[in-house]
Amino acid sequence: MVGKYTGLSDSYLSVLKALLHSSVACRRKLFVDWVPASDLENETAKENPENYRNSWNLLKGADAVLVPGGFGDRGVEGKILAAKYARENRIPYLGICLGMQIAVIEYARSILGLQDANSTEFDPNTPNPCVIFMPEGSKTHMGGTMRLGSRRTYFQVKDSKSTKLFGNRSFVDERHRHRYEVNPDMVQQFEDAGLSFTGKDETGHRMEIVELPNHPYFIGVQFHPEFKSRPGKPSAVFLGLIAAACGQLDSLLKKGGAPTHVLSNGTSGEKFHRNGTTLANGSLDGIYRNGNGVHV
Ligand SMILES: NC(=O)CC[C@H](N)C(=O)O
Repeated sequence: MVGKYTGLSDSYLSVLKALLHSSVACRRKLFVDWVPASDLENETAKENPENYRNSWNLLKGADAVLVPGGFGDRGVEGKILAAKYARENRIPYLGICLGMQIAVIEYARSILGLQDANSTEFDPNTPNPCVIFMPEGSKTHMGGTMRLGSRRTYFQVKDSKSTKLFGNRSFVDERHRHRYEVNPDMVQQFEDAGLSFTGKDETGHRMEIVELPNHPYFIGVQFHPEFKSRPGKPSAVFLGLIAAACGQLDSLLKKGGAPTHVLSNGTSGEKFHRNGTTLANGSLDGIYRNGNGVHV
């Protein structure tokens, strides 16, 4: 986990829980290494070579890389380096919200050759704004003007990993919390260079899921899938990340993705594993359904 609030794992509690739900589903023990994003930066190499070395060693030892959401520019360059490392070395990568925007900035710099590409959140005057302030937002009224809450994502590419992971549905509703978005004017340029936008909002202009088809697992989502992940019903993209990290992605995709189909009688079509035990009837009722008080 490459983030800003390392050492303060509560900030990423939902993300940790989502990783755990997916690890249980894959019957693997989860180990999370916290990598402070700014420690990956060249500045740290000069100022604190030991932290720099340790952080890069942690990153290089990881089976998967996750860049979670965030605001503000501290550590952004380190997160970009982490995304670059995962892309180039074919390490499973999941970028959430800012983590998705980071992946897009990295692609613009490394593949489109736009060295100074950035989000206008971090460089308002960048000549290559590949992530921009959403037109409907307000810079003077923060808070409620964010794009918040449940919004719909429509899948665009039939055989993409994300589409399959979400069970080949035509759309999914996920939670949002952001002010910036991928610059719609640059989408064609990205697509021509191999980056696939596999999920978009209802207008088709707002990018929700980005994916590298020729990478074992490289997915960025503008939404926050961690908020809808539950024990026994792991988030599709988290499950994909963990499955990719432990060699189970192919079989997961063949099975038709994440076990998210809850039937009207409260049972799922599949059997679920809890602490290594298979629940007899695959039921999602009882503690899982209501245990956290959130209506799914
Ligand atoms: N929650 C997030 O990661 C937000 C990402 C970015 N800072 C934005 O506002 O769009």
